[in-house]
Formats: sequence, C-alpha cells, structure tokens
Amino acid sequence: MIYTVTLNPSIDYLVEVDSFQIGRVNRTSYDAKFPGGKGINVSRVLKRLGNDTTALGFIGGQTGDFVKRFLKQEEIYTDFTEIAGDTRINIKLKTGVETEINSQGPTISKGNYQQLFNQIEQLENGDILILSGSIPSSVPADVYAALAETCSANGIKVVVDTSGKELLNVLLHRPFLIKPNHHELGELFGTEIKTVADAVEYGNKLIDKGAQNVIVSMAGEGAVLCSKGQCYSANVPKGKVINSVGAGDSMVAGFIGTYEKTGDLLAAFRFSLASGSATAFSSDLGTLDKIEELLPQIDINLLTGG
Ligand SMILES: Nc1ncnc2c1ncn2[C@@H]1O[C@H](COP(=O)(O)OP(=O)(O)O)[C@@H](O)[C@H]1O
Ligand SMILES: O=P(O)(O)OC[C@H]1O[C@](O)(COP(=O)(O)O)[C@@H](O)[C@@H]1O
Repeated sequence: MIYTVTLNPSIDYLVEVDSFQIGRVNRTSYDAKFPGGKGINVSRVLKRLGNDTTALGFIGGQTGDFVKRFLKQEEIYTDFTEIAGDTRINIKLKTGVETEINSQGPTISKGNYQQLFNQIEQLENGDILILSGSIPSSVPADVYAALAETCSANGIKVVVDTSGKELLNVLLHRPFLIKPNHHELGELFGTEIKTVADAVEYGNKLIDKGAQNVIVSMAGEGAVLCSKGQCYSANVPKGKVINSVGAGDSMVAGFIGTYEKTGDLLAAFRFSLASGSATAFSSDLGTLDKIEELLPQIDINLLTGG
C-alpha cells in the first residue's frame, strides 16, 4: 500500500479576480474550494492513475470535515489523526499572476504526534510512504528524518517532498525519491539554479548525500532526473497554464504511480512531467485523460553518465 502523510492539510480556496486592485473591494470571476496539502494532492492524483493510497496526517474541525468528505467522494482511503484545532484554509489568488497565502495551521499536540508515529511503525515491508509538505511549528522539525529512519529499518520506500533543512536531514536515511523545485534546490546550497546544467550539478550533490533518485522540477522549463550515476532532462508539453497549485505533487504521484506498476524509472519520469503539466493546465488536479493526451509530447534526454 502507498501511504501519504500531510502534516498540515488545507482547504485550498481558489479565487480568480479580473483587474485586481490592491486596497480596493474586488469581486471574483471564479472561485472554488479543493482539499489541499501536498500528500493529499498526491493521493488524489494517484487515485486517478489507478493506484490506491491511504492518506494520513492531522485533521480537525469543519474545514477538516470538508477535506474528509471530498476525499471520501473520490473513494480515497483516509486514516487521519483527529486534532482539536481547525484544518487551515490557504488562499490561491489568480489575477493574471498566481499569489498564494498559506496559513500556519492548527497546533498539533504531543499525543497527536505520537499517534501518527505509532501508525507509521505499523507499515510493512514493501509499503511506500510519501512525506510531503511543510512541517507545522508545533511538530518536531526532525519528524521526516525520524519517520524515514523507522521506515528504512522496516524495508519501506520513502519519498520526501519538502524544503530546507527538513529535506537535508532526511537524506542520510536514503529516501527513494526527493523532488525539490529549482528554487528549493538553490536555497539548499545558497545559489540560484538557472539552467539544466545547474540542476544536474546540485541534484547530484543530493545523490551524494544519500537520495536514491532526485527530480529537480523547473516549472515551465521542464525537469531533471538524477539517478544511479545518470542524469536526464525532460521538456514540458505545450499548453495554457490555468492553475499550477499541486503541479509538483502531481509529478510525485505520476512518478510513483508509474514506478509502482512498471519498475521503469524513465517511464515514471516521463509520466511525472505529463502529470505535473496536466495539473498546471487544469483548474483542479490533472485527470488521467489529460495526462495521457500530453504524454506523447514529453521527450527524455540522457545528459551524463550514459
Ligand atoms: N508553466 C508551465 N508549463 C508547463 N508545465 C508546467 C508549468 N509549470 C509547472 N508545470 C509542470 O509542473 C511540474 C512541477 O512544477 P514546479 O513549479 O517546478 O513544482 P512545484 O509545484 O513543486 O513548485 C513541472 O515539472 C511541469 O511538469
Ligand atoms: O505545506 P505547505 O508548504 O504550506 O504547502 C501547502 C500547499 O501546497 C499545495 O499542496 C500545493 O503544492 P505544490 O503546488 O507545490 O504542488 C497546496 O495544496 C497547499 O495549499
């Protein structure tokens, strides 16, 4: 079974405003609410690809009920830890450019944290655990490293999609996949990732530190995969960007879903690009039909090591 962990889920409140004026009353031309948080997005896309998952994490209040109801409608298994506070609402404002306001989210108690930890200790050899998103300030900052350590001792593949030292701390436990975007990769090394060559150079440094596979996503510039001494680049398909929230999560889902079915890293990489772009070209997350329509446009090139 694939498990996703979202420590800080959300309702993503998508708001479109034509001719937005700061400091004025603005009216929306479109608005919608979706369940959010990186692990939850990964679960939703994996379901569309035909992979069942169980979504884990902390959930609470009426906002949390919305998330649970939405996931139930999509027939996604959940086993959330119920908390006292309300799940957060994140604002995704479209005004020609995309602006995001992500809330801090509710406090997580030590008991809640322990409950999640106990759940993850029960996972079995062959399971996959996907740890995605920011870590709430009330949760120990080394939570992903601690969970990854437990999982690698139990034969469970771990995927981590986060940033900063939380990502660095996990590398020693040899995560199967990490997926920093080019900004996050640059921040790790105090530099800017401007080109594919930069992504290869710094992606390989994360391999040296312990990651088994690294995807560096570069939004409209495509992505780089570093794996087993070789690096590959991939382009993005042509299309109109509608809402890129969840594009990175869709990449993770596309990669893991395909890898789980085929064991083929390059097929998984190709599918991950089509999945990310299918989401970027949709209001909500990309559908399987959209992903399959985009797939023929993705080319993979071997860059080094071949
Ligand atoms: N402007 C775009 N055009 C086409 N595809 C895009 C665009 N922006 C994002 N994507 C797709 O989504 C993936 C992830 O986007 P990115 O912004 O790098 O990740 P994150 O959402 O994690 O910041 C890209 O690799 C690509 O497949
Ligand atoms: O946990 P964070 O870093 O606050 O991010 C949460 C936000 O990220 C998302 O999961 C989208 O992530 P990506 O655009 O990086 O794929 C939203 O659904 C959510 O509002």
